[in-house]
Amino acid sequence: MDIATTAAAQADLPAWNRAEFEARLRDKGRAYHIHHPFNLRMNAGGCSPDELRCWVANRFYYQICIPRKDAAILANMPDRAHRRLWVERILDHDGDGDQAGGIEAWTRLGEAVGIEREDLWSLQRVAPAVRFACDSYVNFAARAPWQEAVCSSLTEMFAPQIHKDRLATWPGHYPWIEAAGLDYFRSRIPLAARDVNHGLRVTLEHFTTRAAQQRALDILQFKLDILWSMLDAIEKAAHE
Ligand SMILES: O=C(O)c1cc(C(=O)O)c2c(n1)C(=O)C(=O)c1cc(C(=O)O)[nH]c1-2
Repeated sequence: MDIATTAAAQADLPAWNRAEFEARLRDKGRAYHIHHPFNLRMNAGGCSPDELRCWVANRFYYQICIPRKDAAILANMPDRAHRRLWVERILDHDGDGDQAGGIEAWTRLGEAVGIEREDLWSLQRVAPAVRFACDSYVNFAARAPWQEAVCSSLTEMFAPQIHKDRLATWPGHYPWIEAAGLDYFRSRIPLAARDVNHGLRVTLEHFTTRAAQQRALDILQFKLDILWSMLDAIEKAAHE
């Protein structure tokens, strides 16, 4: 069946109810990068210090792109109530007042694995494919209708588990990493849950026909593919 035929066929089907639609979104977790071979090896203690440094330095580019993509979404949000919630995401990463923020916490993680701040911030260790993947997320967020961009953030539904896995496994496997370096992961667990509350509410309210719900699932898959291809690129870069 071609795409037009598939869309037409879907348009005839009844919309899923909210619980069914949410279950289908959550089922996408099966394609989360938590299952990527590099992530599995990292949490099983199979990465060398250089491989961990490669992951941290490349993921830094994702970290600095997140508040830029959130600012792009904010600019497209016509509703003040949504903006008041969304702006928190930018402050979480950039910091606010006494809160140093996620980018700073990631910089500490970098130092804990042996990457100097200037080295990390220079972005010289970032692989081209990681840049392309992260840039495509920022570009999508800037150009898509804001509800679609919100939907693309829903991979955060699956993020608390990946952070918990690192907190549970890294201290045993990588005792040379100073414990405070892992604070970023700890900090994200409650913040991701808060983000998902809002993101899921927007998505469940906006995508109400079967065709629209299928579009939401496709958007979530696009974001899952970004995260997966980042790890593909990191895995390759770690061996060069
Ligand atoms: O460590 C991870 O595997 C991971 C994944 C994701 C994600 O699922 O996009 C995020 C984060 N971490 C994260 O720390 C974070 O702040 C974050 C924000 C977003 C987003 O799409 O707005 N994803 C993620």
